[in-house]
Amino acid sequence: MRTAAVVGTGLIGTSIALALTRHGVTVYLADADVSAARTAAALGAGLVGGPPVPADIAVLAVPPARVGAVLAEQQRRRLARCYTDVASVKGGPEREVAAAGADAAVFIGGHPMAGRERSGPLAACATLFEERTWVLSPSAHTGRDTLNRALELVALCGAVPVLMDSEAHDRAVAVVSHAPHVVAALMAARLQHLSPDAVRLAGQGVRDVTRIADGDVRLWSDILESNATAVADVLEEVAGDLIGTVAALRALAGEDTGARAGGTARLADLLTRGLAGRGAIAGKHKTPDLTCVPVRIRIGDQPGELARLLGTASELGINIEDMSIDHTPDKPSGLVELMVSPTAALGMAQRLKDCGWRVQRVADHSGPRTPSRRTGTATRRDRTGARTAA
Ligand SMILES: NC(=O)c1ccc[n+]([C@@H]2O[C@H](COP(=O)([O-])OP(=O)(O)OC[C@H]3O[C@@H](n4cnc5c(N)ncnc54)[C@H](O)[C@@H]3O)[C@@H](O)[C@H]2O)c1
Ligand SMILES: O=C(O)C(=O)C[C@]1(C(=O)O)C=C[C@@H](O)C=C1
Repeated sequence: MRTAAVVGTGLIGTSIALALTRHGVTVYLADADVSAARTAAALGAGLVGGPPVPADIAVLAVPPARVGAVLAEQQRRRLARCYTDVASVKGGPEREVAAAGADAAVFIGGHPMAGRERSGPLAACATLFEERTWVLSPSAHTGRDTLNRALELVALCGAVPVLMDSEAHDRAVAVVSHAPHVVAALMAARLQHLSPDAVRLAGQGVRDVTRIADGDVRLWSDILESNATAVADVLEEVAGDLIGTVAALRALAGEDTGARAGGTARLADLLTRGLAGRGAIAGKHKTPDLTCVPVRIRIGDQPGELARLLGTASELGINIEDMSIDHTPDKPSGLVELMVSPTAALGMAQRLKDCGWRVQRVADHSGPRTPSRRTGTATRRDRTGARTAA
């Protein structure tokens, strides 16, 4: 791939453009808001304006409801030889492409399963898609050359392609992305009118559960509207569980011994199912990893402390499976959690201690293995408390 065009230079479009320019692709940038395109260009994402001849591929990184119309318009302008989008919903855009009279043979739907709760080019990051899943949804009309170009795009962004039809995609993301967003918003909404004293108690748990509720309201309204039925189906099941959980808690608060026992069993069942669900997604976005345990190290707030810790771990030959940092703004220290194999944890903790690191006590996991609940992306928390890729 030598040239690409990106229409919509917000978070996702600019992140793609940055990844492509790093691989020597010349990227042409356009946005309905010209200042967004200029900002992206200033970040090194490419050149503002259209290509002199049709680009090898155009990426439409606009809201889901805009994809069909933007595709038809850009095809009229002969922006590129083939086109893909990145919208979080695939069925609606696929239908709109047909309705807008666009050439569906040179279009393939796409959806990188990576993002952030922030919008706009300034939130972009060239490595956003590395090792993340990127769904490609060829329609019955999509040509082979278009599919191959899209596969090349995904590879240049460092992502892992998954082919899935639009309907299956929309049902899957309803569970793994869209309903979770609604649940995060519902929970975050509970915090709105809390007293300052109560809010001050908000720790990492509620921050983790509500982070995505920071997403752009217009974009998420569009996403939820475009996948309304599938999201409603998931939330109906969640609502059933919620009603059952409330009943269990009411029973536990009452006097009836039999009802209390039922409540306990129902709660335990919910928590156990939650654990099993977490286990299904654990581990580096690829294979389930149920065997890691955490080693926690408190580090100072000086610049370079994290790099120094990782340097020590590397010198000691420690294999880190995953990592996170809990860094509350304005606190003089952060808590780093390194996920390692259970058999390595104790020895590693001791060796880090010997090197002067403040390691928290580690349980002895060298016996029979117990599944860990704590895995996921390597993330760090910046000074605003937001999680970012480490
Ligand atoms: N935010 C995420 O985490 C995430 C992750 C994966 C995919 N997506 C999808 O990516 C797409 C873009 O989302 P984002 O987070 O980058 O949003 P964003 O708001 O950061 O960027 C969208 C950009 O599109 C521009 N735009 C809107 N209509 C346009 C039009 N008609 N022509 C040209 N430009 C137009 C806007 O001015 C804006 O700069 C959406 O379809 C979204 O569903 C988002
Ligand atoms: O990490 C986040 O902030 C996201 O919400 C990213 C996320 C997701 O749900 O995983 C959000 C919407 C997208 O369409 C794809 C990715």
